[in-house]
Amino acid sequence: MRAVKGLLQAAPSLREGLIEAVGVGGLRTLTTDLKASLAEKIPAEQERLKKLKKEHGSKELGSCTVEAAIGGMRGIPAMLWETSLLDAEEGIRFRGHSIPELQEKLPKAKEGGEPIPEGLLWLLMTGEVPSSEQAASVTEMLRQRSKVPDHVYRVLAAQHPNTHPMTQLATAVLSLQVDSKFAAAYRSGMHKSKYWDPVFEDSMDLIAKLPTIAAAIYRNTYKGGDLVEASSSLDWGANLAHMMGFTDDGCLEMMRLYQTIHADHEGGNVSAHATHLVGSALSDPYLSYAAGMTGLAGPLHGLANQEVLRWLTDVRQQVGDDVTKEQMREFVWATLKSGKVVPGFGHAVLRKTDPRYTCQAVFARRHMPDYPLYRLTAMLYDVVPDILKETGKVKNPYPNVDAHSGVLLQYYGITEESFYTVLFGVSRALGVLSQGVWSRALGLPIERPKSLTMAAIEQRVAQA
Ligand SMILES: CC(=O)SCCNC(=O)CCNC(=O)[C@H](O)C(C)(C)COP(=O)(O)OP(=O)(O)OC[C@H]1O[C@@H](n2cnc3c(N)ncnc32)[C@H](O)[C@@H]1OP(=O)(O)O
Ligand SMILES: O=C([O-])CC(=O)C(=O)O
Repeated sequence: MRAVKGLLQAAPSLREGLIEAVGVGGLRTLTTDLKASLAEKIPAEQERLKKLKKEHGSKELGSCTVEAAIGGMRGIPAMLWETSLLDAEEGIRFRGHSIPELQEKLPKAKEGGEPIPEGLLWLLMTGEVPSSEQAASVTEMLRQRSKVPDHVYRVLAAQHPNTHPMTQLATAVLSLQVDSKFAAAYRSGMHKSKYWDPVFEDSMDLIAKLPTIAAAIYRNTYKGGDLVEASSSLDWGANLAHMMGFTDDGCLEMMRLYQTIHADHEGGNVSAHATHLVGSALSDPYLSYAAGMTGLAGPLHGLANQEVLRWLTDVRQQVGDDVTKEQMREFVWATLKSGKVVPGFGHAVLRKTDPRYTCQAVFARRHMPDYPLYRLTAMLYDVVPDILKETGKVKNPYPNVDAHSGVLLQYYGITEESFYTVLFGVSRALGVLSQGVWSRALGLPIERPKSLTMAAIEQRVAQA
């Protein structure tokens, strides 16, 4: 009913060609214009939020214990995030859809293949699974915005040769900020009810350019600066692999899947929260996404995929590919005893195996069943959880997304692990920037939780 009302209220220019009767009384958005489809959804969601606040604003969603305040705010439901929701046992759902469901429902580049991330972008933005035509129109829209200005290449070329690829990514994104449409609109006094529009424009411009930027970082850092042009016949995710210099069909499919599953993980993770927090000060999408990327670059978060590969390389160097389970156990214990974490295992919120791990393991079983690194990773699954349980303190002993992504990348020849987090970051843009558009459309305020000193906590506890 809400959708029907929203459609009837849509501006005549948007309404034309927008709807089609589907089955008995059902309506489906037909436009292939992502922005028009989004614009049509915003008024009803604004009303929904207003009603929620008015009718239930004083109700409690949870409490904050001393442990939570000093323990990274774990478990405090204190943030609005529309694009995805995590269940500790089941894992992530993007707008209500699990990863296997997305693999089934989202448009593909070829029959039986993996979803294209453009379809996921449509879903994250609008809440609707797109048709193939709608996803294709996103591909085209991003292609038209994909040209990276020359000064960004100059900024990248001027980096110290040892600059980590994630630092290069954040720097390149910041150098694009000069073109922010939101910053310009704000400066010229735009009414706040319209903010979402230039934020959408900036977000699409940035998402469109990220594969070219990431590929330039890759080619500069590892291939002597020999850049590869985009292909006009490839979609956004596959073009990233292509511009990095990889054309194998399996690699293109892997990249589409990789770019789809890393996109969003609700709002509290470091990269999403950092983007959201900085965006809440009305910093534009370039500034806020760059903040998210500097958080993703931490080894307990997105850099863990690099760390996993380095750790596995150590195992192989010390023990070889024919490592036994006993040798592997010894290696894991040695890691723990030296005061380090086992990368790729554990999670701040999940309490079961990450479905993004499972999805990549299924891909590996299908495409590379005899690959030694895949077999080693599969063995880790048998060995590590029991050891982490034995420590008695690790809340989730199972693997996360980062435990498996390096296997797929190595198999297709992307061997430079210090680049892996950049691939994660490109995908993460889809989620955090989609939410950024909604945050401005919903008029969310500046974020500012209360902090306390130890003395203040002691005082409150004593009074209680
Ligand atoms: C995309 C992502 O960001 S997914 C996560 C990627 N990060 C990694 O894979 C790094 C390895 N994992 C970890 O460090 C942690 O599991 C995190 C950072 C992901 C989550 O941290 P927390 O929420 O604090 O986990 P948890 O509550 O289980 O921690 C309890 C204790 O177990 C330890 N622990 C948790 N996971 C591990 C692990 N994989 N190896 C060794 N110790 C671990 C913690 O360091 C902590 O120790 P401490 O009490 O001595 O400080
Ligand atoms: O949710 C988290 O805390 C970390 C994570 O897996 C992600 O951001 O993808």
